[in-house]
Amino acid sequence: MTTPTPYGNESTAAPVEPHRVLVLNSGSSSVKYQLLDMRDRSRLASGLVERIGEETSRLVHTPLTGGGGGAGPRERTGRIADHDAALKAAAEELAADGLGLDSPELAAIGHRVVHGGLKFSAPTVITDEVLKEIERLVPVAPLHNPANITGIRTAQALRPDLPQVAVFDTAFHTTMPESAARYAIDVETADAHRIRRYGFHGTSHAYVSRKTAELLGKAPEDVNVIVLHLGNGASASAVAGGRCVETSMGLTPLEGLVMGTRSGDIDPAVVFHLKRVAGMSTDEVDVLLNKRSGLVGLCGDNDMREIRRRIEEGDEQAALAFDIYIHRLKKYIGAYAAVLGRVDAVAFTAGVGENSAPVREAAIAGLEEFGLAVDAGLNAVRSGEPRLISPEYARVAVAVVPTDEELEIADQAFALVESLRPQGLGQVDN
Ligand SMILES: Nc1ncnc2c1ncn2[C@@H]1O[C@H](COP(=O)(O)OP(=O)(O)O)[C@@H](O)[C@H]1O
Ligand SMILES: CC(=O)OP(=O)(O)O
Ligand SMILES: [Mg+2]
Repeated sequence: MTTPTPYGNESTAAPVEPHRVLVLNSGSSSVKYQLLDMRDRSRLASGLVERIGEETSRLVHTPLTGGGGGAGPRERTGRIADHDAALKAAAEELAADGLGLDSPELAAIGHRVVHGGLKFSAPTVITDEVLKEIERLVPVAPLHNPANITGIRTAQALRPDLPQVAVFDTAFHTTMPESAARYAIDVETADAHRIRRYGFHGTSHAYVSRKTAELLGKAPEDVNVIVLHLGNGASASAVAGGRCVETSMGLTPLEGLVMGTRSGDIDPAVVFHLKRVAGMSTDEVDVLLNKRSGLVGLCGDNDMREIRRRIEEGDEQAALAFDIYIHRLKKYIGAYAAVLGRVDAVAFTAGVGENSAPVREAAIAGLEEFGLAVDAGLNAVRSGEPRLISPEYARVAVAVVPTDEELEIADQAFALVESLRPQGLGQVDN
């Protein structure tokens, strides 16, 4: 006969090592979150809080393999005032599935941090010092870093005992050579103000370039890839043998491709002109270029589905916006082919890159001389798996490779806390 303990049968069971990671991706007006079980890298739950700060905020929480798995998404609508409230609402949803943040199974919280400057080239446990550095970088990532900071502070308040890990968008790009990272401006001024090209979406570029090598059946060291991350924010990168050598975003996520609401490249003299001649303030120019430009500025819509629908109906403004978007993309593909010398693959990823066959077709059209082509049948296939869309004869592979920033952040955060565990981490001073 066994004697019951106050803890039921738990005294005989081996203690469960913490194995879950919560990933937070806080954007300017949204929070995406995922809870993962790192024993098999499965997703236990995911969610999205959008339109934070508006009357019409919406939280969609989806329980997956564990907890309330299979029950389907749950939705809450109504004002969620700020990122702090958003994260607390997400924590309540997780708790309702038996996946609360108070669980001893939670090993870490991984945070996407957009701007890490030059200091952070690897995932980092967040200390007061680290948080100060992220705060110092707010002026160069005004849409993103403040939200990341709120996410970190709220998560720290919910679980002060847990390692909070920052995974930086800029980290993957720290390998760029100076010739690509420096602007051709006065060196002293640039150095005094740390003005250089940092690049963003690095977690996605790293993940997708690796997955592309895998799709080709090669080691990352052996392939040169151009990655086109086309979401609301969009960027291209040139990855040579697994290392980033060039990317289209710069000091801030404004440079480069045409985006949903951002202009991408313009002559910097446009800014002087808008101030001197159009009488706009610096803040007004900032809002114009970051929020009222790109596709939305060109045609009033930033969703590529809507733009394609309008084009089908003969809308010329939408057609021109599409052409400008594609023209810029093509210029970058050509430029990065020149930077790399040899291109093994071009990989499309993120919301537009993964879903818009017309964008992929138009971006590659006319590039046959570069060894690039798209097979219409393969391009039309809809799938969540990495896949080739180039015909067999093409010298360069063209691929659709779904990104997974959350999985990459979870992997990096978990690897870091695991590596620190033997040294007794698990309690972090904040
Ligand atoms: N089925 C689709 N067809 C074309 N474009 C799509 C489709 N689904 C999503 N998109 C595009 O993807 C964008 C969002 O991409 P995503 O990578 O989720 O962006 P972000 O992470 O920056 O919010 C949408 O604004 C829309 O333009
Ligand atoms: C850095 C950046 O542009 O991020 P997002 O695409 O999430 O806005
Ligand atoms: Mg994104």
